[in-house]
Amino acid sequence: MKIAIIGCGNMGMAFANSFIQYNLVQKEDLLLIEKNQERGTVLQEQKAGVVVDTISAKISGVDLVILSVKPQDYPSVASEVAGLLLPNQIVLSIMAGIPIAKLQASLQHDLIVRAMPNTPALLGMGMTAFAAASTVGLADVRKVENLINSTGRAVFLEDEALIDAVTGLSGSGPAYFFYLIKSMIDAGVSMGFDPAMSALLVKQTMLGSYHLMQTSDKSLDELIQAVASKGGTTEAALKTFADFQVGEGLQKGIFAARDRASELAK
Ligand SMILES: NC(=O)C1=CN([C@@H]2O[C@H](COP(=O)(O)OP(=O)(O)OC[C@H]3O[C@@H](n4cnc5c(N)ncnc54)[C@H](OP(=O)(O)O)[C@@H]3O)[C@@H](O)[C@H]2O)C=CC1
Ligand SMILES: O=C(O)[C@@H]1CCC=N1
Repeated sequence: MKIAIIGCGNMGMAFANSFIQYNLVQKEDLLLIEKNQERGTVLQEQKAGVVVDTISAKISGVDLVILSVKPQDYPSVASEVAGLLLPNQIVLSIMAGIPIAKLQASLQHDLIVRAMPNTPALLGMGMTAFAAASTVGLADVRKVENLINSTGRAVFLEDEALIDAVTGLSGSGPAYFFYLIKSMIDAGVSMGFDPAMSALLVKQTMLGSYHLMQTSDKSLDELIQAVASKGGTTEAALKTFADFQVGEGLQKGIFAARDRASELAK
């Protein structure tokens, strides 16, 4: 398979590296189009693929074109890509917000798949949801799914409208997790631990809790109850979280991310 990636930043390269790692593409068949000179030089030094700095007719020779620039950069990319695509090429967009219909119109191209991954894809532990234009055949959907599976787990969505919600939940989700961990570490430092000790206490707690959650028969509410002794310390924390509406605040943040994805489509 031959693949071109337009925009080789965090996510573009997370995808590229996974494809290479699983031998889904050979480096000589991987066209990396990166406008940023500094980044392009690094990719060249790493021999990450065939690195170029401009979109050219070379993309007409690949099976799949991945769009991984920021949504704000897409209009200029679209004007350069439109006209270069052949009808049987697949375009996979991982850009937040931009719907399939808009991609089809701006690229004058039918075969579009839209996906929303997240940064653990860098480790092959990503979570991606994707949807496809009705014109994309099952064989092509499977091809894309096999590629995404090299970056972690993939789920196919019949309803493309849910991709913005995926963006708010799992696309941006790693940042919420890191935010939570950072807040806990900061609390430890405020209570007198040095940052390294606080980080150890928090990170090991989160790691152990994740595995407990995944292996336990208990529901999340039951797992919370198992920590919160009646009249004890956890109860005091949970009451404070409720008073400050921490859960509601988190949910409002997720809805804001979803809504921002819809705005990026405009
Ligand atoms: N980061 C994340 O967690 C996730 C991101 N996404 C989506 O992935 C996309 C990329 O995000 P991310 O990897 O974080 O962004 P990055 O900024 O790391 O990567 C985008 C790269 O594309 C380059 N670029 C801009 N215009 C062009 C062009 N015309 N031709 C070639 N390269 C170009 C940028 O250069 P320069 O920096 O100079 O502008 C940059 O190096 C976004 O659309 C985002 O919505 C989806 C899921 C998760
Ligand atoms: O913040 C963003 O816009 C992108 C999309 C999901 C994660 N990062």
